[in-house]
Amino acid sequence: MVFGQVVIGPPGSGKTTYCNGMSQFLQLIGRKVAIINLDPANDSLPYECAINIEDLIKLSDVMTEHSLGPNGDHYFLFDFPGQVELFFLHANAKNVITKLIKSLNLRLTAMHLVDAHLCSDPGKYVSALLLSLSTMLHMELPHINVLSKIDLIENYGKLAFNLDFYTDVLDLSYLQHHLDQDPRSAKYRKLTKELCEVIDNYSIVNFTTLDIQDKESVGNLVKLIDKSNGYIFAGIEASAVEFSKIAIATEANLVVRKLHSSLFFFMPPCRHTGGTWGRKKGNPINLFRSSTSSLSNT
Ligand SMILES: Nc1nc2c(ncn2[C@@H]2O[C@H](COP(=O)(O)OP(=O)(O)OP(=O)(O)O)[C@@H](O)[C@H]2O)c(=O)[nH]1
Repeated sequence: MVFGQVVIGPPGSGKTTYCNGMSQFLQLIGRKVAIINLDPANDSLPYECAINIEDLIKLSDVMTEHSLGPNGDHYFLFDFPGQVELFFLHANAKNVITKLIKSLNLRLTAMHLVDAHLCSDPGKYVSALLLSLSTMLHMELPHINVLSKIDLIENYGKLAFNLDFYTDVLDLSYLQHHLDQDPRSAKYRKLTKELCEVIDNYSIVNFTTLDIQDKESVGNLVKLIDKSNGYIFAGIEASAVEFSKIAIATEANLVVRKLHSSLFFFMPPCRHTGGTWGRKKGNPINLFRSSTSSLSNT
């Protein structure tokens, strides 16, 4: 069995950045990651990908050449284009994913990224809910909706409700009330009400939050993904190895050094190290790289 994620979401929601940060994180905890870029418009990739659609060669050829696939025991991250109709309407992307799942015995989770700034406007938030619901129903995969770039949420002004309201998709009638205050939304009142009822009736949409530069945030998300696609069950031994990699050492001081340098996601953010990785914009992955090398140097 091979595990992985299908990373989808509207343009600019952070898919490529997510694949970059997530792959660094997973490699640090000992998983062999292969990123598959399926977005032909991704002209400046921040990550090294195992397979790039731009090369226009068959997936099977690449897998043979690089010994990827089930026997290589890699973890796959599929970076898709941002055309949302591919994931809630058209059958093509789903057909490709289904074929890959069958032929490679994949266990995939759909990671649906939505920019958190949509919470700052009730109308946009309703659209994000509808998009998420339609995508969940269409994709038929284990699915996690993510409010990405949560670190920027405060830049868009005070939210009308607590963040929990948006992540847990609480009583949408409050949202309608809020929309009613805006004269521009008045003529859509009935439509909004009906749409909110559809979302309420399904009751399957919720969100988790992500700041791709925050190691704790990424670590929590990995735990959710591992539960959703069964990695934790198939990989119990592997997980034990992943965790023990960080803890096992013959000398006590080595253990302490390794813990400080790499065991970040079990611990609350540490004040003197800042508790985040790669805070510097444009360089979100280097801290993982340096952590890995500090591990191997010890
Ligand atoms: N502050 C912050 N910025 C982020 C985060 N994730 C992504 N970004 C920024 O958002 C912008 C868009 O990110 P991309 O990863 O290119 O988004 P994408 O979904 O792959 O975009 P398309 O390929 O156009 O669909 C970039 O400038 C990223 O640096 C985040 O968690 N926090």
